[in-house]
Amino acid sequence: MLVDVSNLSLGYEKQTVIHDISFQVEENDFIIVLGSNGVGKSTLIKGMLGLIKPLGGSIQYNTEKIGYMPQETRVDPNFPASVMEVILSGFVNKMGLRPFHNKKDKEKAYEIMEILKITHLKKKCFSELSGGQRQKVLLARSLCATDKLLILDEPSNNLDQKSKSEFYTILKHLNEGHHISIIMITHDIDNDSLIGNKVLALRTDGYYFGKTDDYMEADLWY
Ligand SMILES: Nc1ncnc2c1ncn2[C@@H]1O[C@H](COP(=O)(O)OP(=O)(O)OP(=O)(O)O)[C@@H](O)[C@H]1O
Repeated sequence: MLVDVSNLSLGYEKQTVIHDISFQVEENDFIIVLGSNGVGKSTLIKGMLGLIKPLGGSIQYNTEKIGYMPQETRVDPNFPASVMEVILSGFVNKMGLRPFHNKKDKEKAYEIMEILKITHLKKKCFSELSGGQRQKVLLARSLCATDKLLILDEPSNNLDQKSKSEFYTILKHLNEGHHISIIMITHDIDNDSLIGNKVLALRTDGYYFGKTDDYMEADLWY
């Protein structure tokens, strides 16, 4: 097991948002986190990343290698970083006192770019890319931190249908071909987005956690 979330409650000074939820992330899991706006999806991720302290319960990790891809933020058109630079910035936490990226980081960045088929973009300026290309570069950046567990916050927001399905195909490949476990938040509740083997559906009055097939069969749309 990679992560064991047990009786977890999370929230803020005046409000408990997540009430007593338990779920496990196993190796090779691809968990889709669903729920309407404001139900607490981002709060859950903040809790899992250790950015807010649990009000109750616990989260136990059996890996330190967690890659995180945040919700898309507006990109400053004047930000002059190349694709390669943006990807390499994913290694910053691992650099310690080294002032420059070493050969190993660069080789790994190339390897990731090959997997995501974005090597041809490496010298392009990040701010000039299309939305779909940007998401792939940010995914590549988060992969610098992990080959075990990726957490993605609404990665398909603002993508057109074609870029979205291309992005989902890449995630499936990372999960099935490279054995990276994935937790993906989405608020698209169409069938297309239920691409993982499990669903965690949050509601204000409860939650569902289990196999995607069971979720769909039981018509448990949250
Ligand atoms: N920093 C904060 N301080 C206080 N309350 C917060 C904070 N961040 C979020 N909340 C509240 O917690 C609740 C859950 O918010 P959260 O962002 O986790 O929901 P969400 O499901 O991710 O929503 P969305 O789909 O809109 O991103 C909301 O009522 C929100 O107002």
